[in-house]
Amino acid sequence: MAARLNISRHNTLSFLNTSLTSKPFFSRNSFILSKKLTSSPRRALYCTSTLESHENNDTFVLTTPLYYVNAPPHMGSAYTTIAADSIARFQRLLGKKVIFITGTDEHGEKIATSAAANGRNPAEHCDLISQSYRTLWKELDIAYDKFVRTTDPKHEAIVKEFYDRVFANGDIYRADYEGLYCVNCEEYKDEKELLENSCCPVHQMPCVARKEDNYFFALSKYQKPLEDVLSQNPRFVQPSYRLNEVQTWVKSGLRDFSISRALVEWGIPVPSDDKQTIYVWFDALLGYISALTEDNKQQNLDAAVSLGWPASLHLIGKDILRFHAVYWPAMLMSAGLSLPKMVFGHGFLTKDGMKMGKSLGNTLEPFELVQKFGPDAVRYFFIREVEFGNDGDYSEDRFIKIVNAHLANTIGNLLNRTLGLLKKNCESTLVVDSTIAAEGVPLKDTVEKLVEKARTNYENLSLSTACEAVLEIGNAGNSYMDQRAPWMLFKQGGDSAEAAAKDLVVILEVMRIIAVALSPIAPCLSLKIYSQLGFSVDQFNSITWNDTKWGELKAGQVMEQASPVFVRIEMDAETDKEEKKPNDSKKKSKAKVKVEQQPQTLAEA
Ligand SMILES: Nc1ncnc2c1ncn2[C@@H]1O[C@H](COP(=O)(O)OP(=O)(O)OP(=O)(O)O)[C@@H](O)[C@H]1O
Ligand SMILES: [Zn+2]
Repeated sequence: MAARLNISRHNTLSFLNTSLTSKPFFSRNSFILSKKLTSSPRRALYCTSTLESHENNDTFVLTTPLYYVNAPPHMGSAYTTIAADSIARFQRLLGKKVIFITGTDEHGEKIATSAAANGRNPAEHCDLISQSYRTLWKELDIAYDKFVRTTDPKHEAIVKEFYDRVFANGDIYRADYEGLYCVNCEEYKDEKELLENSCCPVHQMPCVARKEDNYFFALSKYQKPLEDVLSQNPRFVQPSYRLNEVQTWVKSGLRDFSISRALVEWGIPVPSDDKQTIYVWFDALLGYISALTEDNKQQNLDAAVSLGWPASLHLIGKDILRFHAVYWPAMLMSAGLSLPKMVFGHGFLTKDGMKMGKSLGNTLEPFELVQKFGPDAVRYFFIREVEFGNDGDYSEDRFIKIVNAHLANTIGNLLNRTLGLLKKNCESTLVVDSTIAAEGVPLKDTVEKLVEKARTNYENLSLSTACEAVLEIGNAGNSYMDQRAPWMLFKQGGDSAEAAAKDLVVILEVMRIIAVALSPIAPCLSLKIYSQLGFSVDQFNSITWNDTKWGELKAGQVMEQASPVFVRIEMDAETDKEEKKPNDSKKKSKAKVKVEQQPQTLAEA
């Protein structure tokens, strides 16, 4: 079907401002803003500095997408949120004041349809589904600071105020629109981006032809400013290959987009026309700002902005890159607000090569995963296994293999063995300061280098490589244990036994550093390690990245009784056999958690 994409302006409307370039850009702040079209974009306004240059600023504001409540969360929604939480925890370790924003996007056609299909009114439906996101975040140890709902009246007030500003700036006009619409994307599509039979490439469903009389945002006016932002701030969109994508879109020519819907009742009414509602994306993006408002305080745009805007980082999936890297910056410029510093578009968790998503229904159930394997395993696996930015596929076999090898063996077993030897030979007490124990020990330098590698990679959002660096510390600790064989040295007695006691201090200090460096990804596991090393919960809660420095463990510190910090997952042999029966189409999980103490080697026992 040939799609016609056609915008025809209603020129008779009195508010229409067609001479876009000749009028002041924005009346309230015209001195700064009127310069935007005549000179090159001002850095102060368009500043999109890198995460590094933001380091001096002691506030770090990051956001996940506001998830659409057409269905409960799945592993894809959890993936972005886990990554965001890991970044937030890392930034807190650096001593930043972090505002970590997440929430739910609750307006639009798809929500109304989904509520009706479930026999609920939209408000009830939103309450229920929004709550399921909060519950999952709790289960996954997500420590967000703000949870925003776009049906909250304070959000609505801010959307209206923002709309009025953009309108006052002459960037909103009314026109007819005709095109192909994907209800699942809630977006009109260009025919050239669609698959055969006008199918949406993300949702694999045909788009429908629609014609509407809508309000439009004059995106085309921001063509040059956006091109400048992208070329002058190459880290505005990350990873770099996504920047290329965005630059290609922008270069191909920006077209105004409709920001209201005449046919959708479940939305925020257009301020000047209650027969239309504001387009769900125009509304939802503003959740990043309305989230900053404080209850019981004056709630307007300027007040919200003063509490933390611009965001340091929008973490999103690549499916919604265009909204965040093209529409959103243009909307912000129109309203005279600063741009976020970085938009990072990560890849998809896929199933059979297709994006896992609510609309396709091919999702992986995160509640089930977390109940079975615990939050640390789930968080660790997805961060470690999927290179941040690229797509990644899930398989249970791989999941079990990775978390067992890394968390149970490399980390858990090393701690367990060392504490076992310390109990047997030193009454669970450290005989010497860790700084003294490490004199002349090259492992200390290795650990310091790996800690630095982890830090740089966390900072650059290379989360998988940061995990890898922490694991390398664990591997180095294991090699040290094997080379030194302290259990043999204890048997020899005298100076050898003394050296062995020092070796255990060295390894436990390594474990402590691992706990700090891994705490953004596996906070619960890190706390368990810290506790077994004889620290209190309060002490753990006040750690900073500085605590990755060698030397915190002191002589006389008494260790706790060893118990597995990560319980090995075993394949259930019976279920495994069942699994292999032909015609057994209902695949069940084969894994069970085996609660057993990690074995020491015979020689150590
Ligand atoms: N398969 C996935 N892999 C990685 N992230 C995902 C995945 N699915 C969703 N997300 C995250 O959720 C965001 C989209 O949120 P949304 O609530 O629209 O979920 P969705 O499942 O993609 O919905 P739908 O299938 O209806 O398009 C993405 O930008 C990304 O942050
Ligand atoms: Zn779609």
